[in-house]
Amino acid sequence: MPLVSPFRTSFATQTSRDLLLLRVVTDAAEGWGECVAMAAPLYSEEYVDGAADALRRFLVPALAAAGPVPATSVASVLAPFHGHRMAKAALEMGVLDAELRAEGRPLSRELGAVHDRVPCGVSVGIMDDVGALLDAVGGYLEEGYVRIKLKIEPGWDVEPVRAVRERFGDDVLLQVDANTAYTLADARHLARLDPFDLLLVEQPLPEDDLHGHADLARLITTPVCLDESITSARTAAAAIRLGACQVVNIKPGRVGGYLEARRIHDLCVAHGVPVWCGGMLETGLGRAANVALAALPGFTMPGDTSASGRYYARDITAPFVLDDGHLPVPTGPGLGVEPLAEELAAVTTATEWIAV
Ligand SMILES: O=C(O)CCC(=O)C1=CC=C[C@@H](O)[C@@H]1C(=O)O
Repeated sequence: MPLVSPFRTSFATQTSRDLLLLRVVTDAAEGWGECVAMAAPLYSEEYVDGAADALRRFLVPALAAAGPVPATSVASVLAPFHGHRMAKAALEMGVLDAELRAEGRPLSRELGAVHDRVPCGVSVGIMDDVGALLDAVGGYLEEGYVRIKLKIEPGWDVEPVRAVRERFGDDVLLQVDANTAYTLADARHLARLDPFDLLLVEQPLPEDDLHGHADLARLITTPVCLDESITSARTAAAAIRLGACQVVNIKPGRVGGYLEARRIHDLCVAHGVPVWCGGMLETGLGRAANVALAALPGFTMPGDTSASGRYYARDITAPFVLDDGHLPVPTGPGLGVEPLAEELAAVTTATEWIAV
């Protein structure tokens, strides 16, 4: 799916989104899963074709062999296969959606949502110059986004943050995301972000460097948030215990599914750690599920649950549209949204049935 504008991070520039959707057909209903892996293994080790291969060769056959399995058992059936969390998450999401649709229950209620709409932030990519960045941020604030996340990398950090603060003031909720672009040796430089009263700095160091993040958290006053490092409730518990993060970004795909995401939410609530819902440029399918998750009580910070139009001129579902800086939590059974046949057909490049 073409993006409305290029999205540049510290690891890549994306101009389109290569997506893997999973349609789960059971005797009782159909469900949709969206795999958040990217085309290339640059955000994490997973990538779309790898996820498709894992699903086709291992995950779907294992699930089918286990017989009719409730969504709550999908993760344990797939557990013998190491990694591939984004592929597993897509499969669990599809099974969960089918199950909830058959029972007429919305995902939000199943997960424990307490809100009927969620406040929305927006992720702003690295730009060619500060002028372009200020134009982009100004446009998003005008649209109503309640929080701005700036992508940063060495050479594009303190100055863009300073410029945004100077132009738009101290009241704007502002945070930055490095996608692992720094090392602990950059601690003194990262401390230069402290005067700007940021909500957080997200994933400054490599994903396997929990101790480094714990050290960094002692050297800077900006709260440290982890994204890539948090792959499960277990790693979240370790990160919290080590003092490696004061905030957690929960992305269901990254942690193996919405049920594990809820476990991480519960763990963080128990430890007084605020969480917010990350995004992976989802279509309306994944966006619907993310909005349902973001309506849980521990999601006390606005997430990257932006409107469909942030990335796509045409979504494959009815688009999510910002209303007063918020998105509505879908109320229909399962995800509460469905692909529009024509839109889906227009962007489909390949289809494969895995008969079991
Ligand atoms: O709006 C969204 O979906 C979030 C976009 C975003 O910031 C990201 C999506 C995918 C990978 C990364 O580049 C980045 C992130 O780390 O959150």
